[in-house]
Amino acid sequence: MAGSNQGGTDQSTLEDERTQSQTEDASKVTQRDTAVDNAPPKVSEGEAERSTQQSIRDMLNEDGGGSVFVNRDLVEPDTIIDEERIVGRDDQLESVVSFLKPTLQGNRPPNMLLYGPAGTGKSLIIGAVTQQIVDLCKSRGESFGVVDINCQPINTLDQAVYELVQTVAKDVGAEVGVPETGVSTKRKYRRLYELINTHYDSVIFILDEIDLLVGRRANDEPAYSKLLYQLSRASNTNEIEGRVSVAALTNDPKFMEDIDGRAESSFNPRDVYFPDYDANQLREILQNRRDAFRTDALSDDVIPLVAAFAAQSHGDARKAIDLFRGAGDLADERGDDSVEEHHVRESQEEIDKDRSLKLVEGLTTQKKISLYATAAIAHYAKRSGSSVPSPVGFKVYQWVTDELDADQMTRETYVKYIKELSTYGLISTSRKSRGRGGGMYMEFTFTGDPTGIMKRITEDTRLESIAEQEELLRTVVNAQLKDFH
Ligand SMILES: Nc1ncnc2c1ncn2[C@@H]1O[C@H](COP(=O)(O)OP(=O)(O)OP(=O)(O)O)[C@@H](O)[C@H]1O
Repeated sequence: MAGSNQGGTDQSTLEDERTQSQTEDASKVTQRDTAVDNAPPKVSEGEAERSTQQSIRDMLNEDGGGSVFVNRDLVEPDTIIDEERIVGRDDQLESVVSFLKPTLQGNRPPNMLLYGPAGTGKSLIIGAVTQQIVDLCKSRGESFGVVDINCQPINTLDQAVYELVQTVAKDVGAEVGVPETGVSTKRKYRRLYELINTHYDSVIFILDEIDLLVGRRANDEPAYSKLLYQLSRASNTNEIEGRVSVAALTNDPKFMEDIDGRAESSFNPRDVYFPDYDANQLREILQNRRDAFRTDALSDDVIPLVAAFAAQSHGDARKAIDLFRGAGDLADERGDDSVEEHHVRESQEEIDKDRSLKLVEGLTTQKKISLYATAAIAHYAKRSGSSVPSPVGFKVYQWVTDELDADQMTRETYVKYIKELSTYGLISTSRKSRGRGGGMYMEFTFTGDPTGIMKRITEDTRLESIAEQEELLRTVVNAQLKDFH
């Protein structure tokens, strides 16, 4: 940052000054040295403390005073914003309000499925409405529990139930009361219901990214199906005494097609669709948060450019806000007074580079193994950058799971996982024919560099041992490819 050494704290500057003052004539002594020489021999403790405080304040002002932000929180992804800042979601807001209103009238609200692409306000809207209900209930002396979990990092039903217990325990300030492992899922459910019955009059479960709670075993009913079944019937079975509603959030428009019939009929949700935003709506969302920045710190073309970039990537408001903040951070890092178009462009380049690797980190172990096997084929194939036929991908996936002694999914699940990654732009997929009578298969092509992806996956301690098998893996890949072609 420009001028960050102006406080004279730089060691070499101090030493230079000292040498200078020693060699110079007394009459030329700098004012600063004079002040030091004339300082009283003893400083009281209180004075010393005050002067330390002052110099800390000076340093803080020096570093923070030049920021382009005045309220950076407003452009943080998890900040819950005021209702006035919400743009273009009137219909969804109205639907969610009308579905949840019965809670306030002592009736049971319906379950809900909020679906639409990433960053279209699903969490925002359900969060804003439930927060209002919590406040209203509190003012009437009732307790409305909002139990909100993200299913993406959770692998099994058991872990999901434990996460729910932990979330409630934290919210009400109680002991978790069950160990994470070594007890049955049933016991965890019991503890969950016990906590809810003790502390809440009514409750809503918000299950974000529900479609990613698949579970470990390919042939089992998916974990999300079992969880939805259990939670949505918990009030019918009197396991939860108060009113219960379940809101499932997903990016997958076909989610309900994969759900088990029993779960479907007990969950039976009201749908709320969240379409992606166009550039105008994104611009308005950003305008409504421009007070995150100093009034004179945003050049006019910044908001339209950020909105245009985000509109290209499926109209995702989270991406727009991240880029807005990133451009401001870059201006700050460089000590620039204002955010300009070039900060936005450079920031977008960084985000593009980072995006796929960050995504990889958050995947479940099975998805990482599937992706690793697929990336290894693109990486080790004799012609680098080759496409990966799904039958070969599955064979290599099986080899990797054997090496790691991990569970093995079916070929359908493997293909499903890889196709899912294509929705994030990591991989592109196409259907191929093997010629007359040969059937169809999927072909996967990496949009970026598969090597970086492999490296990031083996940073996961559960998978790091596979990196030691490089030569063997190369041989397996090429043998499988040869077999296939
Ligand atoms: N209509 C809107 N007005 C203002 N801000 C919005 C709007 N929609 C989304 N945002 C902001 O964009 C970010 C992402 O929104 P949110 O988390 O609600 O998306 P989502 O649909 O739940 O995404 P995902 O499917 O990835 O979980 C949040 O910071 C949110 O405040």
